[in-house]
Amino acid sequence: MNDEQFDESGVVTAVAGAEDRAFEAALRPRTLTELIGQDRVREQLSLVLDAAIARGSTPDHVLLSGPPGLGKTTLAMIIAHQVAAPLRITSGPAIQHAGDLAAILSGIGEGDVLFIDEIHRMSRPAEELLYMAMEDFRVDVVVGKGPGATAIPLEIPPFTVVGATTRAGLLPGPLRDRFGFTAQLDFYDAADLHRIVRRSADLLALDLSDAAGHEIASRSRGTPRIANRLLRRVRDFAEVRTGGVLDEAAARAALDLYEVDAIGLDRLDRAVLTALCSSFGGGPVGLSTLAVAVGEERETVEEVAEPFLVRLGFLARTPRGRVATPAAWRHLGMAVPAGLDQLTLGTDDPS
Ligand SMILES: Nc1ncnc2c1ncn2[C@@H]1O[C@H](COP(=O)(O)OP(=O)(O)OP(=O)(O)O)[C@@H](O)[C@H]1O
Repeated sequence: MNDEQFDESGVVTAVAGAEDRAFEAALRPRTLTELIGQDRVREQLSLVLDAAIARGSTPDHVLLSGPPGLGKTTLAMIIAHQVAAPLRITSGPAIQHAGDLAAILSGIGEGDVLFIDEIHRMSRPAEELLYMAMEDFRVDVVVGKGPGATAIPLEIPPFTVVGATTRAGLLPGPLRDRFGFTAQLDFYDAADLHRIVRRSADLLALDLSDAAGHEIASRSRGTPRIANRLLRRVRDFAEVRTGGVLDEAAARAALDLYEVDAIGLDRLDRAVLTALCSSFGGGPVGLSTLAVAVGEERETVEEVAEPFLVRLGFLARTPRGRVATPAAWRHLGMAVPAGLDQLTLGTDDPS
């Protein structure tokens, strides 16, 4: 996720490194037509927006969920662009008190799109205020404490909330229910990622061979942000080592240098699998223990590494903890323990 800076009203601007920012801004699709992949989400969202535009009303609130880097921020920007409305950006961790949200809501104009990244990390009181605002376009702001407290009504013009979360399951039901349209973004397949890499290379006027584009796409963990980042590393490598030639050999050498393996696993992915197999005999092991073993936050392992490992069929979340599958052992080049092939891994349980 990007680093963020907050102004005094809690509105944030995402600020990754300066190079990152310039790069992402240049490559971000601006309309649904420019967006590659996620066909179903694109079609559904396009209907929601076109219908709202035809009626002359603000679009329904939209909830976007999925792992980092799949395009949630991009979609929020596209929504604002398509309905020609100003976009205001904030984030759950910046809204720790109901008053933080009230300050933001008091500055909302008619038709504005309010993007709340990591919406599952807002405080409970702020969540309650938000769902009232989403439903009634009006909230009561409580001023003061105890018997002297008074509620001041705040009318808010119709606006659209776009919430983004890596964990839709963490949102309380009443808040989730206020979103008229919910989209679950999925990892991109290699063909779509290849198109994204090709588009980025064209925008940057890079002479990238098709095979190099394919190599980058297949090592991008199904994630456009990673595809663009790897493209940047391959470009660096080509500029310094190959006299600017961006072919398959350059892509392979650059990606090997940056320790991205042939199927896109990065250092954290491999650390999780290695700890699971080498230190815990393949599991089951609890998420917190696994996180300590790889020296990472529990949330990072759960939200960044695990979804892709589960998607590849390398890791299973079972009621008793995380378990490495036979495919994980094989990928690490380790012998699959006897009997594991027959093991029933049980049901998905993220606890
Ligand atoms: N469908 C797509 N087509 C082309 N480029 C894309 C697409 N989706 C995302 N990108 C590119 O990937 C980068 C990351 O996208 P974005 O910031 O929207 O991800 P995100 O899901 O909001 O991530 P986070 O959860 O970390 O905020 C952007 O720079 C954008 O250019």
